[in-house]
Amino acid sequence: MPYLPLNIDAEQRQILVAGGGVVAARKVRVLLETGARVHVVAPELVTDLKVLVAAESITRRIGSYERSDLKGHFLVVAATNDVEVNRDIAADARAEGILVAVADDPRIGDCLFPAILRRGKLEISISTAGTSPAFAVEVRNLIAGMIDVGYGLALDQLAAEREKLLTEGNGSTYNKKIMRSRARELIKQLAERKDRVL
Ligand SMILES: C[C@@]1(CC(=O)O)c2cc3[nH]c(cc4nc(cc5[nH]c(cc(n2)[C@H]1CCC(=O)O)[C@@](C)(CC(=O)O)[C@@H]5CCC(=O)O)C(CC(=O)O)=C4CCC(=O)O)c(CCC(=O)O)c3CC(=O)O
Ligand SMILES: NC(=O)C1=CN([C@@H]2O[C@H](COP(=O)(O)OP(=O)(O)OC[C@H]3O[C@@H](n4cnc5c(N)ncnc54)[C@H](O)[C@@H]3O)[C@@H](O)[C@H]2O)C=CC1
Repeated sequence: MPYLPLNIDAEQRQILVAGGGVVAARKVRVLLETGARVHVVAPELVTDLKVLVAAESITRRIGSYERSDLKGHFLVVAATNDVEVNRDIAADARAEGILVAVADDPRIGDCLFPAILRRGKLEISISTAGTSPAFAVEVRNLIAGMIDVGYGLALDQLAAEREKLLTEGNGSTYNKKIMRSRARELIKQLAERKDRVL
């Protein structure tokens, strides 16, 4: 079955990352960008994670994952290099009703990390349902060559226009017509520019 793409507001959410290797570090970086509160449990951390601990950007417990680590967390990322530990984390999280993403086996988790492209508030995420992350990265890079920072700026402009429009009480059919037409107009202008800033 296809995945359900949802954009989660992770700000101030408590998120557990089990594992302290390069994959865990990549997930932590993505999580911190969203304002999530990240706690890492691992016997060993790569330098990037040690730096984040020293800067108090994340908290950590030195040691192997234990079920009690899950307590109070909204999401857990199983990113150890031990297949069985990752499987146990997925099973424990399921039992506790906590969302889980599993770095080495997406199907036993609830969700996965897509390749992301951000241009201001515009967020584009690409997933291959775990079948080829490299393909997701390359598709993201292709889109990155088409959608430059101008799209983020145009979006800010459109958002301001929308906010004003919504206070005018014209009704949703009218608003939809105006907004869709303005969005098309701005996108046409963006596509016709010669000076893109990637
Ligand atoms: C299921 C998922 C789990 C999850 O992490 O949620 C997962 C799993 C696995 N990745 C593996 C390998 C690679 N992962 C990348 C890169 C990224 N992987 C990411 C996501 C995901 N990876 C989720 C699915 C996303 C989807 O739907 O496609 C990205 C997009 C986002 C992120 O990590 O935040 C990030 C790009 C970050 C960016 O550039 O923005 C590269 C490419 C590279 O490094 O250049 C390679 C090598 C090439 C290759 O294998 O394709 C392996 C095999 C390990 C092995 O060989 O042992 C597994 C395990 C398995 O498949 O079993
Ligand atoms: N999702 C993705 O994008 C990718 C996923 N992978 C998978 O991710 C996993 C991790 O990869 P790397 O970070 O490269 O591994 P790594 O070997 O660099 O790091 C593994 C980390 O797990 C920790 N660990 C081991 N046992 C643990 C336990 N019981 N509890 C808590 N922490 C424990 C280690 O101390 C270490 O910090 C691998 O299983 C790999 O197959 C690999 C590449 C990409």
